[in-house]
Amino acid sequence: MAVPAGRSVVFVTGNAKKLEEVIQILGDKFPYKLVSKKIDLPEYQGEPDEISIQKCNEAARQIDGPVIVEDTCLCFRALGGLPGPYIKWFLDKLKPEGIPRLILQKNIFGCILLAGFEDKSAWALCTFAFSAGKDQPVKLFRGITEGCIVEPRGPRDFGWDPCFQPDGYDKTYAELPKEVKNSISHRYRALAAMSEHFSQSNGDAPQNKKAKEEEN
Ligand SMILES: O=P(O)(O)OP(=O)(O)OP(=O)(O)OC[C@H]1O[C@@H](n2cnc3c(O)ncnc32)[C@H](O)[C@@H]1O
Ligand SMILES: [Mg+2]
Repeated sequence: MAVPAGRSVVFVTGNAKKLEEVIQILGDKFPYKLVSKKIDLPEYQGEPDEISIQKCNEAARQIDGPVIVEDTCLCFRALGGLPGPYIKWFLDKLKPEGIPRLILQKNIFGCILLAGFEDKSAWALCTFAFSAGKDQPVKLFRGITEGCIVEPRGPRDFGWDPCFQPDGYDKTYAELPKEVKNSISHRYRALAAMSEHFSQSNGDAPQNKKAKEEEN
């Protein structure tokens, strides 16, 4: 599933911070020209894969050409993976301060887990979805980073970053330097999978086969 040589791919997102990270992470590693288009696609319901497929199909329909979309989930283990894809609405209403309240209770000793919840671990899941155009199959690329939910720390400029502390670090995503977040994040991992796929399929494209043969 390759993009015709010389074609650009449209990354459809309404989120400027996502776009910023995607550009920083990809650098010049992506074999196609990435063009961004700001459209607020519908927030679908369902499992993360289904949501990404629906989102990508809608983007491909609107753009009528090769598109990439991305959907991000924040999944609490104690809540069976919720809020997951619905984190946007939780964040919108509760703000970063309210996110840990879903499983953590504050008392005079600090923070304790709410009765009935076993852990404060969580994972961030990023799914990139690619379609070569309207009515074309959708290919998914996923990235997961494990961590835990903490009281918000650090700048508030990107979503739930202040409440998520990745495993192996004593800082939240928000406190970590951008380069560090971008080298371990859910988004980084999903983009690595996508870049690898496109580098390979690009390598198999007929126009590159000859060059490869000449190299050997
Ligand atoms: O137009 P799209 O690409 O859908 O952008 P969105 O902001 O609607 O994004 P999602 O539907 O994927 O919802 C994910 C929510 O999580 C937030 N988010 C996404 N990536 C994040 C990250 O790396 N760190 C913190 N918050 C993030 C984002 O701001 C949303 O509130
Ligand atoms: Mg969205």
